Amino acid sequence: MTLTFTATVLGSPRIGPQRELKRAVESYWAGRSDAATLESVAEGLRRRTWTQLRDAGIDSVPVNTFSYYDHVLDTAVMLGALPERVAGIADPLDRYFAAARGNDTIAPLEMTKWFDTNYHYIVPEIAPSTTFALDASKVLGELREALALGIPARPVIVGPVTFLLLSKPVDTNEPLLGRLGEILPLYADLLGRLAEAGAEWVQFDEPALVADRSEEEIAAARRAYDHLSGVDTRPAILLASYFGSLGEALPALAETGVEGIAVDLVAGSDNLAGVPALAHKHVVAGVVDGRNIWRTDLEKALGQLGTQLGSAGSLAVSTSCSLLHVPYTLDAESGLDKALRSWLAFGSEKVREVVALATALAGRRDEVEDEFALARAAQSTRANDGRLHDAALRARLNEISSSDGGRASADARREIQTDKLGLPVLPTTTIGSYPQTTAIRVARAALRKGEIDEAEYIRRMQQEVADVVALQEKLGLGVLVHGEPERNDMVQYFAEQLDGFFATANGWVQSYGSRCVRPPILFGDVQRPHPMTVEWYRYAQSLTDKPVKGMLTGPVTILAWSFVRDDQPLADSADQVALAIRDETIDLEAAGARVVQVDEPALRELLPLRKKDQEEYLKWSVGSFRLATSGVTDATQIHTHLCYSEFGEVIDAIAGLDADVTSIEAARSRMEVLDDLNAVGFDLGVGPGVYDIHSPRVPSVDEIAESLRAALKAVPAQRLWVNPDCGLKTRGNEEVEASLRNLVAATERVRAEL
Ligand SMILES: CN1c2c(nc(N)[nH]c2=O)NC[C@@H]1CNc1ccc(C(=O)N[C@@H](CCC(=O)N[C@@H](CCC(=O)N[C@@H](CCC(=O)O)C(=O)O)C(=O)O)C(=O)O)cc1
Ligand SMILES: N[C@@H](CCS)C(=O)O
Ligand SMILES: [Zn+2]
Repeated sequence: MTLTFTATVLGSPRIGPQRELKRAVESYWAGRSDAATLESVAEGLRRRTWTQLRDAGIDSVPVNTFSYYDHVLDTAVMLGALPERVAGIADPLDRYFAAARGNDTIAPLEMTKWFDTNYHYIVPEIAPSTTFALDASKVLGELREALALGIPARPVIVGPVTFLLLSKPVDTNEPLLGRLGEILPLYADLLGRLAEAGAEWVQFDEPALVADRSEEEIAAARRAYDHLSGVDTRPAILLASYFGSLGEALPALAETGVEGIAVDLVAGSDNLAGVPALAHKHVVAGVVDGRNIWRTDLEKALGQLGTQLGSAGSLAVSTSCSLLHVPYTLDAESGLDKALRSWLAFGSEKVREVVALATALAGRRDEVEDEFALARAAQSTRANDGRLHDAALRARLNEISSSDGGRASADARREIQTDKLGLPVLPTTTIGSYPQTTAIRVARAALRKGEIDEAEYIRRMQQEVADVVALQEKLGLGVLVHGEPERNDMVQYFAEQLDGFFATANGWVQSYGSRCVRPPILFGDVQRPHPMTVEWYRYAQSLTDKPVKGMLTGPVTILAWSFVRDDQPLADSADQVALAIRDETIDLEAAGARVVQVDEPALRELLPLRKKDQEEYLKWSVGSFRLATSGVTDATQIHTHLCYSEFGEVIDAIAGLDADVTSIEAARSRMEVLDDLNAVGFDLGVGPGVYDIHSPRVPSVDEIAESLRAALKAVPAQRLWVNPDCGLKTRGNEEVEASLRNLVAATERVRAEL
C-alpha cells in the first residue's frame, strides 16, 4: 500500500535567507573561491531548508529543488541534453555554468520567463543530433543526503512533458514532444534508481499542463504517465500542476496509474470541479498561495478541504506552487508596520499555515487554534484598514478615466515632435540604466547603514549621472539618459516612494541565476506624495543641451514585479499606479523633459496562460499604460521599452500602447519582431535592439550595421531608432563604452548609405 502524507510544500526558496548562494556562486565565478567551498555552502543551505521543513511538521519534504542556477537546466543535465558547444568543457560544474552564462567563446543558452512569473529559466536546446542519456547524480545525491539526515524526502523533477514543451527545437521544426519516446525510458530508469535509494514518493512537475494544450499534447501526457506508472519498482508518483487549472488534462491524468496529483486551488480554482475524477488519487491540495504573501484565510481553506475536496481518495495540504517565488521569512523584516505584518505570510509562515490546516483536517484543531485566531484577526483588520480605500483618489481616478480624450493622432504628434527635437534620421539612444557598479551599490548600502548622509549620497549619485551624461556626449548619442544610478531596482525604487506600497528590507526572491529582486508589497490605495524622479532628470538635463529622457516604469510592470493586492481586481490596482505615473510624466514635462520613457518589460509576462482570459488582460493593461501616458501634450514624445519576452502574442497590444517610440528586444530574435509589428499595421517609431546586452561581448561596427540594414528592410528610416536591447545595469563600464562607440559608428555608416 502507498504511504500517504498530509502536509507538504511543492518546493522551497534556495538562494539562502541572506542570499548566501548568490555570494558563494559569484565568488566562485570570480575565481575567489573553489568548488569545494561552493558545495559546502550549498550543502549547508539544503540541510537548513530540509530540517526546518521537517521540524515544522512537513511530513513529505521536497528535495532536488536546490539549484546552482536553474532547475530546468538541471533537468537538461540529468537527461544529457546540453548542447554540443559546451560538451568539450571537462569539469561538470564549469560546463553547467558555461551553458547558463556563456564565456568568452561560448554563447549561453537562452533564458526566458517561467510561465507568468518573474523567475527566468534556461531554455534547453534539443537538436535532431541530441542523444539523451541519464545522469541521475544530482537528484540521487540530494536524496541520499536528505535521507541520511532522517528527512522524509520526496525528490522533485521537471516532468518529461513540461521539459520538452519548454525546450527549444534546434535545426528542426518538428515539435519536441515527438522525442517523448526517447526520454521516457530515462525517466523510467530514474524511477528504479530512486526507489533503490529509498524514495517513497517522487514529484514530477508538469506546470505546462495548465496552459491551453492540444488533444495530441494531452494524449502525450497521458501516454507518458501510463508508461511511468507502469514501471515495476518505483516510488509513488505525485504529478504536480501549478499556476492554473488542469482543465481538459485533469480527467486524462486521472486515468493514469499515478498515485498523486497536486492541484493549484489558488490560481486554478476550476480544479475543484475535477476533484470527483480523483476519487482514487492522493490529492495534494494547493490551498496556501505560493506566489503571493498574504496570510491565508484558514477558515475558508479548511472549509474547502473538508467539503469540496471530500471526494478525493486521500488528501494532503500544500502550497499552490513552489515557495521559490516568495521570500524566506517575515522574521527578517524589522521595519514592518505592525498591522501589515499581521496580514502577511512569507515562506516559513506559509509552512506553518500548511501544517495548521493539516492538523485541523486530522481532527486536532485545538492544537492550532492560535494560528486560526491570528488568521481571523488578519481578515478583519485588513478589511477595515483605512489605507485600503481612499475615496478621494478613487473619485479622481474615475473623473480622469472618463474625461481623458487621449492624444492626437500618431502622425500629428510625430510632426510636432520632429520639429521640437530636431534629431537626425536614425536617432540613437540607450534604454536607461548604465552599469550599477559596486561603488554605486556600496554607497547605497552605506546610506542605509547611516555611514554617509543623504547629501553625500546625492552628491555621489550626481557624480555618476554627470559621468554618464559626459560619456554619452563624448560618444555622440542623440537622446540621452541619466543612467538610473539612484535606483536599487526599476520597480522597488518607485514602490519605496508611493503610498500603498511597502518595500521589504530582506524579502529577496530569485529572479535568475544569482540575481535577486525584492518585490514590494502593494497593500493599499496608491498615492504619489511627491515627484519621484524629477530632480534627477533636472540635474541630468542641466548638464547638456541634448534631450534627456525622463525615465519611468509603467503600471503593468510595477504590478508584475510586486506582490499585489488580492482584494480587488488587478486592473483596478493598475489604474491607481497608472495615475501616479501620469502625474509624474506631467511633472517631468513641466520640468522641461521633451521625451519621457515609460518601461513596460513585463507586459508579456502577465499575459494569462489560457486564451480565454487574455483579451480582458490586454484591454486593461493597454488602458492603464495609456492612462499613464496621455496626460502630457502632443509635443512630448512618449517612449516605451519592452524586453525579456517573445512578443508574438501581445503584438496588437504593443501597437495599442500608442507610444511614439517603442524600443524592443530584437537582437536575439533577429528582427523578426519588426515583421510581426508590420503585420498589425504598426506605424510608430521603433527601436529594435541592435545588440544583446545580456553578454559582455562587444558587438562590432559591421555586425550592428548589418542589423540596422536588416531593420531598414522592414521599417522606413523615418521611423527607425537605434539602441541596445535593454538597459546596461548588469554590464561593466568598459564593454558599455566600446559597444556604444560601435553603435554610433555603425549608425553613421548606415546613415551615409541612405
Ligand atoms: C530587468 N529585470 C528585472 C526584473 N524584476 C525586477 N524587479 N527588476 C528588474 O530589473 N525582472 C526581469 C529582469 C531580471 N533581471 C535582473 C537583473 C539584475 C538584477 C540584479 O542585479 N539584482 C541585484 C539586486 C539589485 C538591488 O536591489 N540592489 C540593491 C541592494 C544591493 C545590495 O545587495 N547591496 C549590498 C552591498 C553592496 C554590494 O556588495 O554589492 C548589501 O546591501 O549587502 C541596491 O542597489 O541598493 C542582485 O544583487 O541580485 C535583478 C534582476
Ligand atoms: N530603463 C530600464 C529598463 C530595463 S527593462 C533600464 O534601462 O534598465
Ligand atoms: Zn529591458
